Amino acid sequence: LKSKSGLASIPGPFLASFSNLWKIMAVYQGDMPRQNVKIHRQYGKVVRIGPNHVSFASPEALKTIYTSRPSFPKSDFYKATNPLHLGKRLSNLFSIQDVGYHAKLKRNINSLYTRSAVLDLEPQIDKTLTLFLKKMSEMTENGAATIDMSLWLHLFAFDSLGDINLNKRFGFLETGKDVRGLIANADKILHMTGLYGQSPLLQKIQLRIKDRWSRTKPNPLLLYAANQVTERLNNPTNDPDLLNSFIRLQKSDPGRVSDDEIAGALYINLMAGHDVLAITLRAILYYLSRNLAILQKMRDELADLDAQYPHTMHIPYIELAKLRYLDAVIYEALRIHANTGMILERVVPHGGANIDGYFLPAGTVVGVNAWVLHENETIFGADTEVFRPERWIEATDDKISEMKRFIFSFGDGSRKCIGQNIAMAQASKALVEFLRRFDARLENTDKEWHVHGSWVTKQTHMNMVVTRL
Ligand code: HEM
Repeated sequence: LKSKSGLASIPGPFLASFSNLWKIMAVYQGDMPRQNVKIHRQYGKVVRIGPNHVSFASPEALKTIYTSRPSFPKSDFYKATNPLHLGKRLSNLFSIQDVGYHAKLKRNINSLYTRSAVLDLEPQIDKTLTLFLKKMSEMTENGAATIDMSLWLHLFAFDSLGDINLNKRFGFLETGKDVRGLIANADKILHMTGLYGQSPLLQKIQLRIKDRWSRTKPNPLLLYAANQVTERLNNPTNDPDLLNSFIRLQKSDPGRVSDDEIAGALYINLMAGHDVLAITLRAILYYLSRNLAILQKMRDELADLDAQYPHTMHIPYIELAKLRYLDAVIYEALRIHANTGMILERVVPHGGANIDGYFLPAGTVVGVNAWVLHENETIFGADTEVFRPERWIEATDDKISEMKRFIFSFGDGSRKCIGQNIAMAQASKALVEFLRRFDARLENTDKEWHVHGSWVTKQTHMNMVVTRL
């Protein structure tokens, strides 16, 4: 089949053929996931969403863009994810656009994020979880209490990453508040970066303002991470956290990771992890509360382990990792409510590329939106709009592997989330220990939650009535 050449032949909204306004508006309205799905239903599996931007919907395109060689580098959208530090832009694993440098850094630090490395971090997860459960217990002391779970799951996620990375919480759970406005600041960065990143011109303006601004007002989280590295190097500890794993790695082979790279890694672990982890936890509790038969099935699966381990303890993650229904619930939540709401932009490399019947010149920005892929019924089966964990259990082994292959919540290929094992351990443990002790129901089942769908898909308006079991 002969490919059509150039962007002009690709269908899409008229506005998108000559301006970035379609993208800007969808992100501004916080409606990008729905709009992206809608235009694919309208125009087919390849849609032009901007003068130089193409959105794809097929699993074949996913493979070509994210896993083929030569690699498609990240687009300039990611430029704004390099925060300034001491007057220079400090890149990190997430933001690096240079394919060679990224591959080298990932190879050098990957061993700290494997499944077995995560088991060493489990005591840190338990520590934060104990505090979270204590707070929930206090709030429900006098019977059922209405709790803003959207906020509390975020407070847990962020503090848990503090303990995992730096053996230090931020004080979110202790105070029940967004301490020093760190969450609000991170939300603002995500929102502005997501919005201005839709147009090269807007992004240029944003970067210029940020450059000027950050000379006097540094990024608080990066400054914090960099200070922690310096302090720890000067005053070594035995804390079982990622910072010490990085320092050990550096000592064993000094060329492997620099002090700046460690600070960048800790910063991005904190920054890239808290919002999306909270989004996953919210999605799980929300859908369980709307599907009580599924919640009961989860409790049934847990019953044996619950009896085996007293409530003074947490069930070890190796035991939880064997629970098939728990795994299915988490995957189904990741599928039906993907954490990112936009295409993960990549650039067609030198020589151009053939994707889904079109030849695209080098420099074209391309990508797949998880919300578009996750409603693909050929991959995920019927009723993709329904929360149905059974799809991850009843299918054949081959089908389940295929679905796991195409779930895009953690990204794909060389840029896939390095924190996935950590996130799965945090999510499984938090969910199970919460459900062993509490029941949580949406306060008002007639009302939908509110989802702001831009770069990430944060949910709010999620008051739940929580009761001790
Ligand atoms: C449910 C939780 C999480 C989800 C859904 C998630 C999702 C993602 C996605 C989609 C990407 C790829 C982004 C892109 O291609 O532009 C990514 C990358 C990344 N994530 Fe996560 N993430 C989660 C938790 C975490 C955690 C807990 C950490 C750290 C402890 C983390 C650290 C990172 C880093 C460093 C990258 C960059 C990887 C690279 O470019 O090689 N993430 N994540």
